[in-house]
Amino acid sequence: MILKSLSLLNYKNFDTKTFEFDATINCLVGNNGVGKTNVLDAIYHLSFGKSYFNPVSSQNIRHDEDFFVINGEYDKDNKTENIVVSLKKGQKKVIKRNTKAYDKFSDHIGFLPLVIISPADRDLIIEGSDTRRKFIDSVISQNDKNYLSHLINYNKVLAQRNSLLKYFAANHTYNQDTIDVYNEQLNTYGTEIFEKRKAFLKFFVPIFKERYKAISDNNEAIDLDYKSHLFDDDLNTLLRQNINKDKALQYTSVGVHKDDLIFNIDDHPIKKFGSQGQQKSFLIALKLAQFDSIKAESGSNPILLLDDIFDKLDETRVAQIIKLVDDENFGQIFISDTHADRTENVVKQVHQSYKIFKL
Ligand SMILES: Nc1ncnc2c1ncn2[C@@H]1O[C@H](COP(=O)(O)OP(=O)(O)OP(=O)(O)O)[C@@H](O)[C@H]1O
Repeated sequence: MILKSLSLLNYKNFDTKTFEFDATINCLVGNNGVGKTNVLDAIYHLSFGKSYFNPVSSQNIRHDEDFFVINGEYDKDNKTENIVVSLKKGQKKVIKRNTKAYDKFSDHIGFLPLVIISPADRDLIIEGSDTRRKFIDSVISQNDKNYLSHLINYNKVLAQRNSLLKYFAANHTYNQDTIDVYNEQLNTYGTEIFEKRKAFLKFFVPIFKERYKAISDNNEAIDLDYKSHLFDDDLNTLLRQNINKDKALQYTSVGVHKDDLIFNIDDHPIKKFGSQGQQKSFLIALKLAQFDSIKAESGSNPILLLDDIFDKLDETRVAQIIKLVDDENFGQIFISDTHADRTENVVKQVHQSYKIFKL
């Protein structure tokens, strides 16, 4: 799959801008703040229907304008696919594939597989568990449509159960039968999600460890553990056991919405005990393992976005990463960097064909 061209209209700092991309490596170079990351984010938008960097969609519209349009032309399985993501202030975002709008954005997820490696990934280590759940959900969802639909259903029922708990508290009332209906549904969707996360990590963790070993000089033991209430008991039982607590808190305190991934280095949390270098290698290994897992499932390389990668790695390591993608069914890579010479030096060591865009 190749992104052949991209045009932007009122997207972040761009008014109108068009790019014709190379099928292999594309380097976006220029000074700080010229919009290199914004171009990568526009490409991310075409795969996921949202920004990787700014969750408030309307803030991605260029200042003083009232809409943006991102238009991407892809070559996928020898067919041209046109994807358009647009947003007008005060309206819902629209994603169109070949002029037809999607009813559900979730139908689009996984159609254009993509992995991004960015300095913003450090949130995975420093932020709360929801960031790590979003990561694992996004990795599995790109490969598995059912997973995403279970997740959407689970979150819907969870919101309904939480509203009901609030209603009970406000009205000093309670109805076990209605709670039981929600418990049953949460149990069904939650168990599916738990089983899929468990199975996925069994496959993912060894790849991740191998990737870490390849990019780090040291021999420290790293680990990624899955933490879930569902290891203790089935969700129905847990929900029943915790109902008094939930009534007091007015929200659901157990379930897969509380799952977490524990990142350890030599048996200690990497957040507190990992050096800067170890943390960076850990995050890159996670993303490369994501790349490998998508490739293993789909049989082709996802698009790889390397944002400010030289901030994380020296030139030899960056070249190594690009080589990983440079195989018989080459994946397209987009690199952003402030130093045109450095990028070109690395890229030309690895591949003959590439394109440099000076912003
Ligand atoms: N909604 C918006 N409207 C106009 N400009 C915006 C908007 N959102 C972001 N920007 C501008 O985009 C620029 C940042 O772009 P970006 O992060 O892509 O830069 P960059 O080239 O990657 O820089 P660096 O090398 O520092 O990472 C900033 O100047 C910022 O003000």
